[in-house]
Amino acid sequence: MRVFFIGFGQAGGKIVDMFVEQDKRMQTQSFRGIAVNTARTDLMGLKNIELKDRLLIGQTVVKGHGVGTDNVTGARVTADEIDAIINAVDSRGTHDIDAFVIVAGLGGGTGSGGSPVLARHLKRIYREPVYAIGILPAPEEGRLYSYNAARSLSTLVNEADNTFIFDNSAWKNEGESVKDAYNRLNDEIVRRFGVLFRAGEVGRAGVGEMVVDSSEVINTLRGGGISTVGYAISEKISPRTKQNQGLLSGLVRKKEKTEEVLTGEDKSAKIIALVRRAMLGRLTLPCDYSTAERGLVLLAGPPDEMDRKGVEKSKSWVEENIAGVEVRGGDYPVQSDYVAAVVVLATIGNAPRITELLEIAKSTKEDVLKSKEKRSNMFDDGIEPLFE
Ligand SMILES: Nc1nc2c(ncn2[C@@H]2O[C@H](COP(=O)(O)OP(=O)(O)OP(=O)(O)O)[C@@H](O)[C@H]2O)c(=O)[nH]1
Repeated sequence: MRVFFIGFGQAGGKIVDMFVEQDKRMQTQSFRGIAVNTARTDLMGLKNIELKDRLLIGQTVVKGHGVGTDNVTGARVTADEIDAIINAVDSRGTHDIDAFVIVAGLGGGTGSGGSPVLARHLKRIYREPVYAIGILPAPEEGRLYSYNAARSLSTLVNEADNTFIFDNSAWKNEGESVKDAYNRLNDEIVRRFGVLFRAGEVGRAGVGEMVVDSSEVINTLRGGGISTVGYAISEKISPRTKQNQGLLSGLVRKKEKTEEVLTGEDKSAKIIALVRRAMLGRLTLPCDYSTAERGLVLLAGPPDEMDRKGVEKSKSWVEENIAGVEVRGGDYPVQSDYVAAVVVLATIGNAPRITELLEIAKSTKEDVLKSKEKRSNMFDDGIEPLFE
């Protein structure tokens, strides 16, 4: 599908910059992206989004220095300058896109406050669906970040057509700080969502067995709420297998003839195993997958590795394991030396991390109110101030 990415804040900008880089590298022209931020230096650090597509907002309020983890200010400056943001989107071109995707870290100020505001306006103006990829802060970042994320997320789910969550804390390694892990985590995000959002685009040539269309993705996400994504890749496809698939000269093929040839059954079993690994492995938001209302199974890889029966059986397996009965899917061919499987579990009903985040937010709010009540002021009584 053709996706218009908007990177909001520092995390969002960096990740969209990577989507744009991936698109350039793969020469697919599926993705375009702009970056919006209140901090000038964050925008200057981007490498692939064109300079004219980097928009600095809130200059009169924060002078290009960022909103400093204050998401109420982030929301306010976004609302104040929404026309400039929409102009930047329009001038990048929207006539051929299938969806908008807003990417932001939800624990900070700019992306956290701005994303729900932007989602509301995009939905009001355009017919295309508006999705979000929201990144949850790790608890070690502090309660303010969790509080911001909870407030942003509970607003965002009502504004966006569907919100994908990536939980930083579930993805960082033991003993590693979140900051040190950012590059690796961003790479994980771009790989997964790259396969998902490119669905139906590369395969238009019709080479794959069951070429998926962008409508499969859109229909899966129609229920709204929160979604999570699983991903797995096969082992590298060996040159020997390629030779058997006729990709090398007849001479070599003859020599290798007696060696392993994958039967339909083998291919099918490999696909099913890959899809199981994707769904049962680490999800972008770890959760109880059995509560998902809808599912999408996508396979991307060399056409010869695809197998209709394998995809069908995988879909049935996902269907048996989730709450709903709607599971879509298919494959699309890409030039690659491995097969990638993506499983989208859409509109999930239970994720412990979200519950935990909301609890932290509630107790933070209560503590803030209590500390306001308790706060004593040496100058409360008696002397009149010079002026009010
Ligand atoms: N995965 C990932 N998460 C990030 C990255 N940078 C920041 N984050 C997360 O996103 C949250 C918000 O950080 P930023 O994106 O820097 O914040 P911002 O939207 O620019 O807002 P302000 O800096 O407050 O104006 C952080 O608390 C982290 O949890 C990144 O490169 N990758």
